[in-house]
Amino acid sequence: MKNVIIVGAGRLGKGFMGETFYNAGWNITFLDQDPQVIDELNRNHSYNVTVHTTDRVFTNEVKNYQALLINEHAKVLDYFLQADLLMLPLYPQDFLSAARDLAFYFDQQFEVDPSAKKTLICLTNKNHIIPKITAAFRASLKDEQVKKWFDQNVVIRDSIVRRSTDATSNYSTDLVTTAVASLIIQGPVFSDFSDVKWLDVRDNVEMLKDIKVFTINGPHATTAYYGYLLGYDDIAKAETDPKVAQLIKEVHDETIEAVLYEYPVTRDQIRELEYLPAAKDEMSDSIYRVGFDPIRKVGKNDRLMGVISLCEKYKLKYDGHVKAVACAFAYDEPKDVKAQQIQQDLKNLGVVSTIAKYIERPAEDPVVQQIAEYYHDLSKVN
Ligand SMILES: NC(=O)c1ccc[n+]([C@@H]2O[C@H](COP(=O)([O-])OP(=O)(O)OC[C@H]3O[C@@H](n4cnc5c(N)ncnc54)[C@H](O)[C@@H]3O)[C@@H](O)[C@H]2O)c1
Ligand SMILES: O=P(O)(O)OC[C@@H](O)[C@@H](O)[C@H](O)[C@H](O)CO
Repeated sequence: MKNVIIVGAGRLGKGFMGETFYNAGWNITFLDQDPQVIDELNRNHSYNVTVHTTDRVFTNEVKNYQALLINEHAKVLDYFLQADLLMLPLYPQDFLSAARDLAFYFDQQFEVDPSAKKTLICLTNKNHIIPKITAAFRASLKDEQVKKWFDQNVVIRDSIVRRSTDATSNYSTDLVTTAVASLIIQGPVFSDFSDVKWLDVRDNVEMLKDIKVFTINGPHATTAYYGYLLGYDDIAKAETDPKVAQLIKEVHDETIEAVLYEYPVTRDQIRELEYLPAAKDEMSDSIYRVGFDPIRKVGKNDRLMGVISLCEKYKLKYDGHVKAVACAFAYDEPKDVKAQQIQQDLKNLGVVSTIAKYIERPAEDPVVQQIAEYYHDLSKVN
């Protein structure tokens, strides 16, 4: 039996990775840093995923896995030594701690069986972070000998996630997911997972990921922030609001134009990154999850500001994006710590300085001024 370690047993870890490897008959070990995530997985030794495909909706019970705390060295080690594949569905800021937590096992792997090769696949919506993640893993290793072994025997690869997976929280053992498109994985890899459905190794993943994050996640974030301001809590419902739909279209159209200027691709070539096939009975996906962490989402190269920069470069229109970013600054969801941090800054520093701080541009920058203008009068958004 083949072995996979899933580091991060939250929504995507359980609802996408766990469900996918379970269907392929792999032995799964979940690792998480949060004891409650592990306790919930071990409570009944199974969990449920409601899967929306293009033609049907069904519930899959996932079982026969191990769920362990990442720092339970004695219990985790054997599973780690046997696995040549690690999937890491983590938020970008959590890779540093994962690198530190996993260093013990890599040091041991070198001692026990240095002939082993390992593939680590990162699942985030943040592009161009693999060199940093690789450096963090390397830096955490015991000594130069292990680092040399790591350089030759371990690859850390990026991926493009085209599957939404939600639950009431990362603890939940009741998940919902949309299985309509594969996970695109940067090659080459050491591990053979050709028997696992929905995993697809490709070239050129850095460029494809930029295009996917801009074309899918930009409009998605727009839906969350504008939808929230109009009183919605669910993406599927917000999308049907004509005002939200109009802004989504504006953001999408601007994105496509910018992408076609910036990258050597045709409209036909990006179709699979631009839209996901429709699922039967669109799953309910919370605005809370999709809007989560507006600080990251208004960051300078992320899904919204990244497109504004391209539009400036090619002298294209970007008004829809300015409106979407203004909505992100007005997003004051009480449960979202990062949204609350922005709200505090808006009070303490003022609107222009706060926008300038988070989009990382000077206060006099025209984009800062335009976002501030919409922020002050959100009724002008549509
Ligand atoms: N859920 C989705 O639909 C979806 C879709 C595309 C991309 N993503 C990306 O996948 C990543 C994970 O998202 P999610 O929705 O599963 O989040 P989540 O919060 O549901 O799960 C993340 C899990 O990682 C755990 N974790 C954090 N640091 C850890 C560490 N050092 N070691 C072990 N476990 C650690 C947390 O305890 C949590 O259980 C994010 O980067 C997100 O942007 C998610
Ligand atoms: O995961 P985030 O926080 O970067 O973004 C939220 C959603 O846009 C995202 O998870 C999508 O559902 C996913 O990327 C599938 O397209």
